[in-house]
Amino acid sequence: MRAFLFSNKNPANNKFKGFLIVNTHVEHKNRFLLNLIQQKKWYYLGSVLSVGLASYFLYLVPTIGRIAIDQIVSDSAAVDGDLTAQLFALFTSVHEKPEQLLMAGLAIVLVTAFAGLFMYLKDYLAATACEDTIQTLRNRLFEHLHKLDERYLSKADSGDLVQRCTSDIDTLREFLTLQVMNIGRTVVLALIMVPLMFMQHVWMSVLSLFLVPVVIYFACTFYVRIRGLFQQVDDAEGELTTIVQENLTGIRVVRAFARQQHECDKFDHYNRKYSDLNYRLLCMLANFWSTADILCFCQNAILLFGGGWLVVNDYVSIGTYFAFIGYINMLIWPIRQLGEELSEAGKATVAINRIQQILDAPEEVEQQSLVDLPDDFTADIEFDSVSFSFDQQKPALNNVSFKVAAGETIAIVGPTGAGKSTLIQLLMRLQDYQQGSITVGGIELNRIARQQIRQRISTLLQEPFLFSRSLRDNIKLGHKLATDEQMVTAASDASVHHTIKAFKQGYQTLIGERGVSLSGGQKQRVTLSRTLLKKAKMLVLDDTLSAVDSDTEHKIISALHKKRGEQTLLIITHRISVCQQADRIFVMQDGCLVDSGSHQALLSRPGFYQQLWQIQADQQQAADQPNLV
Ligand SMILES: Nc1ncnc2c1ncn2[C@@H]1O[C@H](COP(=O)(O)OP(=O)(O)OP(=O)(O)O)[C@@H](O)[C@H]1O
Repeated sequence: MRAFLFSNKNPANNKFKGFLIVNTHVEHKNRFLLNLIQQKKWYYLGSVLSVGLASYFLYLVPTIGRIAIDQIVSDSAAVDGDLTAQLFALFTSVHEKPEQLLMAGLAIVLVTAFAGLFMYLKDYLAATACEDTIQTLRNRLFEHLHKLDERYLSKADSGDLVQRCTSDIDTLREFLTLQVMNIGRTVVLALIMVPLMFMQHVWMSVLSLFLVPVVIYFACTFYVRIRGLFQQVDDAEGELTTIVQENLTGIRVVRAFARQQHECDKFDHYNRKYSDLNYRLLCMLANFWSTADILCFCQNAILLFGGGWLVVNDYVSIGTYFAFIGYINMLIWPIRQLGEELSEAGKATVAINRIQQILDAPEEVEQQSLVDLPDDFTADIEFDSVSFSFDQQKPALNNVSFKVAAGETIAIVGPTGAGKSTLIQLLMRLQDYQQGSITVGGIELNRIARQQIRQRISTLLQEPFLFSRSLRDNIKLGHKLATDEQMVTAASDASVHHTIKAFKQGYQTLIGERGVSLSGGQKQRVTLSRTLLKKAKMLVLDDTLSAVDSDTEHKIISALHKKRGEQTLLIITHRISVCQQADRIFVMQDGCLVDSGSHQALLSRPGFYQQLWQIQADQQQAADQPNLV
């Protein structure tokens, strides 16, 4: 099992408090699966009761056979026990033997029908309880995924997560519907039949059950041995799923770098590992089945030989001999199956652990005393000596302080890795700042609920993501109740309306997973429409115009500036043309805010901004020069 959980070492201000909250949460969720099953306990109990009744009726089948052979056909044995006496009295209520045998036959049909009825009831109750349990678990997992802490998500392996949420859940479902029920049925069957067998004949019972402890021991030790292997097989499957998923997502990157063969070789390596582990597992299972079969047939042979000897020497009647052969065949095969059920249960315990690990992963924690940020809040922002580190080694932000007035447009520039996106992550409360203070509308940010601050800020993150739905659905994700006119206005402001209109189905055009049928720039503009449609008092764009040409960029920025003063606008960019239109520009380097001011002010002093301007001016000049070739 890969180390999936990360340690929760967080030197935040509320370190100890946060730790307690997270751990109480984990404890709560540890019981989640158990609670879920407990909620359906009456169904499961009903199921066990049904299987008990069914077992009792099944027990009656050989018993009736015994009465028919000993008392009706042979007249040889005395009637023993209340039950057999009552059954015998029932069959002999008619005088002729053929009629008595007919009644015994009908009784067998009747008790088998009852056994079948209770078996059906058992399956019905178990299936209802299990499907409800699994459905609730799936919903809970999905909800939990959406609430997971950003630090967990950034380290999580999505292929493995998908496997845990799909095939591990299926394994758990099979466990609850099949294995738990079959194991329960075998145990109940044994608990009912074994005492009744001993009550009938001690030595025949001993002979019948002679090898049963060996079969049970063998099945249980096998289960323990195979559990680790099941886990390895599951992990290998997870690795394989991850490779397939990554390759599908990044197939163009692989092609662009002509790395197909490398990826195929890598896949082959993991595929081989998975197959080898599966092969080992199948060999172990084959060993188990053949040995278990031999043990079961030996048990039958012991009863045939020993019981036959007792019959020949008149210690036991033929009817009892017949009945015990029936009992042991009813009992030994489910016990032999116990091995399979237990090994499948082994798989399920691995799956339960893997699901539990997700459920135990920390969710985003809120402070106890939250303050409401009203709809009409003043959209100003203040960072005061804010520091933040992802890994407690190198700070991603170091002592950053600035003020942004409501309605101001700020461009943020800086080399890659300077901490620009981290700034936005803190503002969106995707990460919690560890030192200093951030206020929005005069309220300390960590006292505003995450959900609320994310509703108040309209953000477009660096990676444009589109769902495999229509363009309309993708854009309206920003504001579900928006009218079509509002949607078109947002798309026009993002300079993508004409592109969409050119599609045959316009806004109804379906886009493939991650919008593969759109170009990078088109995707950026569709996601920008979605962000603009949200109409929040703060708009944050994280390097979102990098894939659009400068003409389109100019149109988009002009559209944004039409609302100048209405919205606080933060734009992370690498383009001087965007900075020129901002009220102020922040220059970030190595996690610090190293300079700020207007375009003219920053140009007048040496530094990163001046260099950036110089490089882009040279590039522009080179592009404007006529081609001399
Ligand atoms: N999830 C993360 N876990 C650990 N370190 C991270 C994480 N995200 C970013 N970092 C690190 O934090 C630092 C700042 O990253 P950030 O993404 O804020 O830079 P940036 O200025 O936005 O860069 P770019 O212009 O390339 O997007 C970098 O050193 C980066 O490696």
